[in-house]
Amino acid sequence: MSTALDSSAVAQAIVATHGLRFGAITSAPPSAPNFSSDDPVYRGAKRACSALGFIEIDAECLAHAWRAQTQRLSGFDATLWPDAPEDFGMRPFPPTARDDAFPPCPERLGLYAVLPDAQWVGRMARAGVPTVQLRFKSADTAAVEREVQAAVEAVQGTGALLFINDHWQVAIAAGAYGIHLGQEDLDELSPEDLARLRDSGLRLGVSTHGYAEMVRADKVSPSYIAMGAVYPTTLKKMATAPQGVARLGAYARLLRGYPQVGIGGIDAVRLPEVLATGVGSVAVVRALVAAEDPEATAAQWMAAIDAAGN
Ligand SMILES: Cc1ncc(COP(=O)(O)OP(=O)(O)O)c(N)n1
Ligand SMILES: Cc1ncsc1CCOP(=O)(O)O
Ligand SMILES: [Mg+2]
Repeated sequence: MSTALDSSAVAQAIVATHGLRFGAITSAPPSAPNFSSDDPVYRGAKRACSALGFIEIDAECLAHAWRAQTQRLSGFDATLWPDAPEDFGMRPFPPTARDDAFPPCPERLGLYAVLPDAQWVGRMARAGVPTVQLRFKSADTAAVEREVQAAVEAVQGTGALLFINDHWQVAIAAGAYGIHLGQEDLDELSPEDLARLRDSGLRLGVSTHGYAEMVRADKVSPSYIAMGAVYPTTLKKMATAPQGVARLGAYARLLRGYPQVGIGGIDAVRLPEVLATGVGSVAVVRALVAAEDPEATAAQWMAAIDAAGN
């Protein structure tokens, strides 16, 4: 079916249908930098997705998904933005049914406080925040071990689920609930490390910043997938532009088999539109640690998340 299509018409149709939503330009550029297939749907979609502002690896990933969707449905439909895991080459959902899946965590992790030290972890856990992360950036092994152990002790009796950022071996030794790793952290894991992580029984959360990274994250069948940065953030130097809520919504539909976390620049004003994407969790740093009254702010955010049904 797709061989009868003209790639320019495909590109125009996708941009005309989705341009406004993604807040990008209204007509497709004449060409995209690289094509890996002659398929006209792939080529048209790659041009369109580039025009819509997706970076090269994500435009490539999406273009293949548009082609796969067109083949699966025996026809091109510009209104159907790809969101079927199989069209992205992902293994069948739900990921939890896979033999190699990391242990599950709640589908809705709710307010997720990402915190600089164990004292903050204890403070937010006692305030009733359901999910907390120790993001302690230090190369001092003894200090990391102390802080992780203190964080594990700080959440005891509170019911908060504690993820440790980066320091996965220390987290396993200390008996944390889970670990959070970014793409670069995954790059550093050998197959043996990954097996050890899996065997530990700890949950694994993985950061993503677009389609290609979501496909890559899905290969390890983590317990949750974080998506960001949704908005600009001063907390971390990001390699990619802020994703915005339109993309977050599209990502959330693709990853509906996973617990999902939105992160990056989320504040009280933006919270409702983030929740409207359907993500089950919002992760924040500054909204809590820079708040005048972090406990009261946490209570307001938890109420807003509950009220939205997320
Ligand atoms: C919930 C959550 N999402 C994303 C991140 C970022 O992780 P990473 O990309 O590894 O960057 P660092 O936090 O290690 O600087 C996170 N920590 N938590
Ligand atoms: C750690 C991290 N990873 C992606 S954005 C971010 C920081 C989020 O901080 P803030 O909520 O203050 O923007
Ligand atoms: Mg990291």
